[in-house]
Amino acid sequence: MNRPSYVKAFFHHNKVNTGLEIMVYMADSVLNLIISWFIQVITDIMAGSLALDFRQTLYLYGGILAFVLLIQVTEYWTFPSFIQKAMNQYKDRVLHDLLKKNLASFSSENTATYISALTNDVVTIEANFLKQFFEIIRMLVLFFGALGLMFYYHLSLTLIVLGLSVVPLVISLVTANQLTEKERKVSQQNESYVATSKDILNGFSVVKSFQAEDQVERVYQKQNHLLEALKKERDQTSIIVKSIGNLASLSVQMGIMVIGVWFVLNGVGGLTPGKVMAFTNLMNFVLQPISQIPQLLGQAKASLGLVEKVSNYLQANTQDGEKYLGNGVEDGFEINHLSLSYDGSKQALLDFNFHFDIGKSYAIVGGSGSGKSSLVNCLMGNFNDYQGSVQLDGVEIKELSKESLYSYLSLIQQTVFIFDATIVENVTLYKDFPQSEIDRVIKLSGLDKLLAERGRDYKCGENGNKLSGGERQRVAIARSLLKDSQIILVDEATSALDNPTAIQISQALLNLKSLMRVVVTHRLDQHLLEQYDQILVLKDGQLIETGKFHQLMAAKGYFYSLYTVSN
Ligand SMILES: Nc1ncnc2c1ncn2[C@@H]1O[C@H](COP(=O)(O)OP(=O)(O)OP(=O)(O)O)[C@@H](O)[C@H]1O
Repeated sequence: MNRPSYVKAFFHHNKVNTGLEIMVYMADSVLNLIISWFIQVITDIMAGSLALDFRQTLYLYGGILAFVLLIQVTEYWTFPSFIQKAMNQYKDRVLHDLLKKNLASFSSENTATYISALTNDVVTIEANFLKQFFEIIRMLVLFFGALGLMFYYHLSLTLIVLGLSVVPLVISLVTANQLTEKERKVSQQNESYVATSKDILNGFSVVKSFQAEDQVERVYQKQNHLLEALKKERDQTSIIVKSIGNLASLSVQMGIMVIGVWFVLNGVGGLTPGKVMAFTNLMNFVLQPISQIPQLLGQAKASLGLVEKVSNYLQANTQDGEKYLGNGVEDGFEINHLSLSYDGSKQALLDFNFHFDIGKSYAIVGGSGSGKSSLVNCLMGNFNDYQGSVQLDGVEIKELSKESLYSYLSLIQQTVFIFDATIVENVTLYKDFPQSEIDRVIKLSGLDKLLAERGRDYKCGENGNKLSGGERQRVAIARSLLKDSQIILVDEATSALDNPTAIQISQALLNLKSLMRVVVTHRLDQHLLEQYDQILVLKDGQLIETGKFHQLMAAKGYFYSLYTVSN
């Protein structure tokens, strides 16, 4: 997947609209040339150099108006359809590829880039690339057509025009690059602005509870003011570029009029007043593209840069394994000499060896920063650059396709995303399942009481704000059960819950006897810990003790001290 294929997304299945739109713009160019010719005819009739009666002139007038109407009707049908299809296809493609990214690479990236790509950047792309694409074609046709007619009217005057056009061309080339650079800076700053706005909205409760409104306002203002300052600079540059271009074009145009008058008065080269008028008009079509095409190309290039930026982000970290497991996991995870470091110096995991069996329950305990989450992330297949080996049923996890891996695994974390939909829709995530299956998982996860109490149509609120933390966790458990995962990984899912609810949730997980459950826990509750098949004790990334609760307590080692301190 690379930049050209994203650009193709605008035009794919959009060829008829593209073709028709190109024809509309070309016809529009021809229309402009016809009008120049019409000016010549009318002026020469008035000056007595052309013999055409009034009726013939009226026919000409009617014919031109009909042509205008045809162009406008065709544009009404094609242009909005072209834009609609192009934008739909491009945005759909970006989101489709975004959803193909694996969890780890997405988590390591800045989501503001994608928000910006799907909101602000697409507006710029639509205005500066898609719309200008046809405009550039129109100008090119106009340029060559006008030049042809000018040569036809008067060779030497045309050569003088071309000579003088060098001035606006050079100015335009020099200034267009500056504009591209300013546009790039605006887009970059917009990304930071979106990131800041997003953080403020996400962290609203923290800001309020720490009374940090003033500080946050300052951070926001800094980003916002910088963005607006850069936009102002860009707009000013754009006006300077336009003004210089216009001034250069105007002086050339008026100069040519004066020369034209001299040619007519002195009878040079058979120039008529009509031809001078037409010539002056045609000159616009030569000078305008010269001063504007470099700018339009610059803007289009800057927009393609935005397409390239998102395509680079989408391509980053997308490597996926190619192996698939057969029908389900039969054995479990075999971990040998696993070491992992995020920064190349400190080890998050060090020489970790263990076997996780299917159908068994494991508690992972250890102090803060001991490597518990890193271990769960390894089991989720979120790293490719670990040392040693992590195999699921004999297949190295980084060689396993994520699609295959995720079909056996479910991860339950502290934050559970809940849609503003019914409880059942949140459990099924809008997929179809037999009612008996849904009823079974609702009961197993302990959601049946809630459902009976609130009803089937009860909406959970934005981000599940009408459910308690424990209820949200139960939804997550029900989802995993419905997915029929054989392995459930739980990372600190209950740490934000009150004690009785946390114990209920942990118990609900322990009751799922046929699944492999790997539960990271800070809560050292004897009644729960006694039920795990194995407890793994981590310290500084190393697995220092394993065993059942009573064995670890009897050993009076690190676990014993962790347990006694916490109780
Ligand atoms: N994305 C990251 N980049 C750099 N270092 C990281 C990253 N994630 C974790 N670490 C470091 O790796 C070590 C292990 O972290 P990990 O999150 O696995 O510990 P943990 O036992 O889950 O901690 P806690 O109980 O506090 O959540 C820590 O020293 C941590 O600072």
